[in-house]
Amino acid sequence: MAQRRRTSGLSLRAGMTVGLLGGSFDPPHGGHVHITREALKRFGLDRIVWLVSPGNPLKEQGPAPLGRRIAAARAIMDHPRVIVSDAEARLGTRYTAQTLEALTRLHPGVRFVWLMGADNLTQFHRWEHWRAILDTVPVGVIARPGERTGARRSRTARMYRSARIAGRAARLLPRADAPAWCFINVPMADISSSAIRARGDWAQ
Ligand SMILES: Nc1ncnc2c1ncn2[C@@H]1O[C@H](COP(=O)(O)OP(=O)(O)OP(=O)(O)O)[C@@H](O)[C@H]1O
Ligand SMILES: O=C(O)c1ccc[n+]([C@@H]2O[C@H](COP(=O)([O-])O)[C@@H](O)[C@H]2O)c1
Repeated sequence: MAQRRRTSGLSLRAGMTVGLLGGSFDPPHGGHVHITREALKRFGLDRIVWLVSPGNPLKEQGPAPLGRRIAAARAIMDHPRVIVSDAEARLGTRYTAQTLEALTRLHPGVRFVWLMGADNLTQFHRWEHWRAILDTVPVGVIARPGERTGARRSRTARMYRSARIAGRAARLLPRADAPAWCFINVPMADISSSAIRARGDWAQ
């Protein structure tokens, strides 16, 4: 029987520079909006896609239903160059390495950049096939309160020291060959989904 061909649901043109901000968005908040606006400007990206994850492979407790998180994300992130997407659910991928393999295959010629907050750089070496991720796409890291030292000392930052692009040259990142990564210092927003959940403002 012929296998159904999966699509990402994303409409992207070859040559575009596209940031991918993966997250649980459980719930989405002003910190996500803030880093998205900063990343659009600082990395000079044509688009940013919010990849709303079916579930973070490192988190034990499942998030709120995907449809609810997507609807909340669309309500908070209203920008003509930002797309809120369920691509991982469509593609059936959970791990970032798998997602990137599928997206780069389905969208040849698109210059993807993986985006993440500094907290994720600190533990990046625990991700599945983390070195393959760094060898596939450039990575943009955005400052997050309390994470500067951990990120700077992280295994990834140390091992990939020579692949680092200075923050003042951030606009070069999307067209750099992997491995390449860049840490940008931005005005920081001390907001997290876990703090919002702890206040009971996003009941499951
Ligand atoms: N305030 C923030 N500043 C910088 N980066 C952030 C901020 N909030 C979220 N991010 C980044 O956005 C991405 C998606 O974050 P996520 O959806 O996990 O939200 P979170 O607030 O980190 O959630 P939780 O508190 O449950 O861990 C991650 O790369 C994370 O580092
Ligand atoms: O691939 C992995 O091993 C992996 C481990 C931890 C997190 N991630 C991805 O990192 C993004 C941020 O995750 P989270 O849960 O902190 O919002 C999201 O896209 C996850 O799928 C990916």
